[in-house]
Amino acid sequence: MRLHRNLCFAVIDGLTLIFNEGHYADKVIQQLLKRDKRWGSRDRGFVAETTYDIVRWKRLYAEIAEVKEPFDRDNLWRLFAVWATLKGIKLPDWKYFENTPTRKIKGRFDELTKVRKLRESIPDWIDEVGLAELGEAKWTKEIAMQNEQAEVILRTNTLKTTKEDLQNILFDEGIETEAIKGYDSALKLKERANVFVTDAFKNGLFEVQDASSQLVAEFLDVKPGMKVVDTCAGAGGKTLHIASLMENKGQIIAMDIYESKLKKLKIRARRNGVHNIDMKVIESTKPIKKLYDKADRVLIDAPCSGLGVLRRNPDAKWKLEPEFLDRIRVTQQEVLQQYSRMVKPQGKLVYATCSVLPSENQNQVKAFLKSEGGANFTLVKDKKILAHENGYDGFYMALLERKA
Ligand SMILES: C[S@@+](CC[C@H](N)C(=O)[O-])C[C@H]1O[C@@H](n2cnc3c(N)ncnc32)[C@H](O)[C@@H]1O
Repeated sequence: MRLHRNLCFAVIDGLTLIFNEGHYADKVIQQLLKRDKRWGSRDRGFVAETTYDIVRWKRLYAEIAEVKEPFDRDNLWRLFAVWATLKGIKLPDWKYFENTPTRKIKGRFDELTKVRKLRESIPDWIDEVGLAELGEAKWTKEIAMQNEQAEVILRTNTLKTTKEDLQNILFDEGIETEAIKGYDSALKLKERANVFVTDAFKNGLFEVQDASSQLVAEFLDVKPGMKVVDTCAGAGGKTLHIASLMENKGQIIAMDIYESKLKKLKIRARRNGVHNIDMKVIESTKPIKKLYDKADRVLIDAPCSGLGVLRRNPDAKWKLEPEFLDRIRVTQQEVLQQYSRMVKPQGKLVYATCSVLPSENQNQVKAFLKSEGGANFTLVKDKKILAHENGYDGFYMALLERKA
């Protein structure tokens, strides 16, 4: 591979914003990719993937390069040189790479990667939490998998097409996909591509959604005509899936504490041809209380650490803090206690997270079932998904049923 100066500059500029100014990596990359209209898909892929790679491996590369935060531009070029050296890419004779100690880099890599938290490039505290909660064997495999690049998975919008038709339509647009056994609506891209520019996407034939995430709406066991509340709907990845499964019949109430997220859902719902969603911003307990005992189904796709989706959000490793994890566990129990009250007798509730930590998952459900608020519920089933076991994102989902 030959390195191109303007693409490498874009990566360094992106890293400055992400590491030194606290910007989100996905937003920065979106902006970077608009920089030069002449860039082809390879160029864009290089900028996006290299930036993500260096974000993902920040701790390891910084230890190898012997640089400390806040990184100045020279430091960022040193991280870049480590990335290129370890990838076996020949460094051009630019001034930024003068005196790069190629052999030393490889030697330090061999030495440092004997230690898990350095090899997997994670903060000490995340390594400690993962180890305490999952145990040595599982955590070691899981965190390694969480550092792999995630595949691109699509969810067919069955309101508009079938999986087989979508596969053919995408093929005609130059994108090859394959079905995934056990995931009814999922298609996996054979090669990475920007699917958002396709007509199929613009016409609402699919959404990008990880395979594990696609299991959540199915777990909720919805039927056309039901009244379903999606309490933490965000931009509505799962709301749209629920609407597909309900064949646009019945009522979905999508809630979130952020109006900005629900606005995105509105745009997506229009593209998807979904007509049965009412959106409500949670500004007080009023909209919740109004729905007490009324819903056939309630989904709580709870806010969480995101420790099951680091493959997609590698910068979360550096943004997460132990105090946030403590706070979010409290919120998780609160939303379970409060939102479960919307389930009607014999109705069902799914509690889900994109975390792999039992303290955010099964332990929350256990605590709920033991509490007064949970006394009316029974656990029907739950699913603990580890990325290293199934190849897709780490997730948890529990299906609870309300007795009379
Ligand atoms: C895991 S994300 C939801 C993802 C979304 N369901 C999807 O499938 O795309 C969790 C959401 O919960 C929202 N949230 C956080 N605290 C909340 C609360 N107390 N009540 C309702 N929503 C909350 C966040 O704004 C965020 O959008």
